[in-house]
Amino acid sequence: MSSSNIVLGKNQYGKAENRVVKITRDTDRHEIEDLNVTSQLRGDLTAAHIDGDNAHVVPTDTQKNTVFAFARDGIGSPEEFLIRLANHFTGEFEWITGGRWEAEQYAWERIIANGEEHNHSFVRKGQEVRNSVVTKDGDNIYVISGLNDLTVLKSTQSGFVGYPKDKYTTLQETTDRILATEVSARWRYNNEAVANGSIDFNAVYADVKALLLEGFSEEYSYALQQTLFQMAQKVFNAHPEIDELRFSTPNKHHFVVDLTPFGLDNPGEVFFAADRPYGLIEANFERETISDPGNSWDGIVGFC
Ligand SMILES: O=c1[nH]c(=O)c2[nH]c(=O)[nH]c2[nH]1
Repeated sequence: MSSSNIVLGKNQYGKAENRVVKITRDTDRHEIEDLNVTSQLRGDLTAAHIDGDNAHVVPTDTQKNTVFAFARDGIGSPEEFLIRLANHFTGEFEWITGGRWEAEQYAWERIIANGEEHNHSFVRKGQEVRNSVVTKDGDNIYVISGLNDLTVLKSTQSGFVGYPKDKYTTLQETTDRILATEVSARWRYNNEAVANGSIDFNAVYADVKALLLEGFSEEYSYALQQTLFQMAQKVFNAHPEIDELRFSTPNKHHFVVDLTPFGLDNPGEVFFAADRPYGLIEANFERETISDPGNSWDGIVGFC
């Protein structure tokens, strides 16, 4: 049975992937901020979908222009920039009751020329990509920050033993292996801390990244699963303003190559770095008591 009565479900719209580069050039020593910003609005948009009435449709083109115009005042941090956009659109247009604003940030560092940091020449930093999602729903505002592609490896102090074995098990236990992964992590800030404006997002970002790296490297790893918990513990201990932390981490296997056909030994020095298949280890951690996440995780894919 089909019905001709169709009602509009969840919807949002806007301009995706506005690539905005801001150069601050008050002095000869320029600063660069490089973002990929997506703006999407939510609200009373039924007439637009059902009747073709665009009276409530703030054009995606206007959303794009607003992103670039706001960059004129500086970006500061992706989170602050997105919060500004969220407050602007919901304040300017009464039927826009919320939305979702997302950014990736690409890091640059100064080129070293003749032993000195250059004033206005930069080279892209190759480590991770920073990201943030701000969701506004009425008066509630949620901030999730994170990073992708933080590739890390420890060449010892990792093992994997004690797992169940059946007739399909061929994996040998080891107490000394390479552990390598590409960390994707997202953390959600406590709603109250977001609302009272007390968070220095850039400082917390730098510290969380440093703590994740410390957590990965410091202790012996019994499994990537346990290492994720050690990384999470570091972050939660240092940052009361963070309520939740999610990980998605491929276990990038490194297999010891058999060199005996060539009359050579291989005491854990030559490895085949397999790109697939890979273990995929995902885990979410949160405090026992957390602020309401609302719908803030919607649309954040790649985590469990
Ligand atoms: O750290 C690991 N976790 C696993 O779940 C797993 N499974 C596997 O085959 N090797 C590993 N390593």
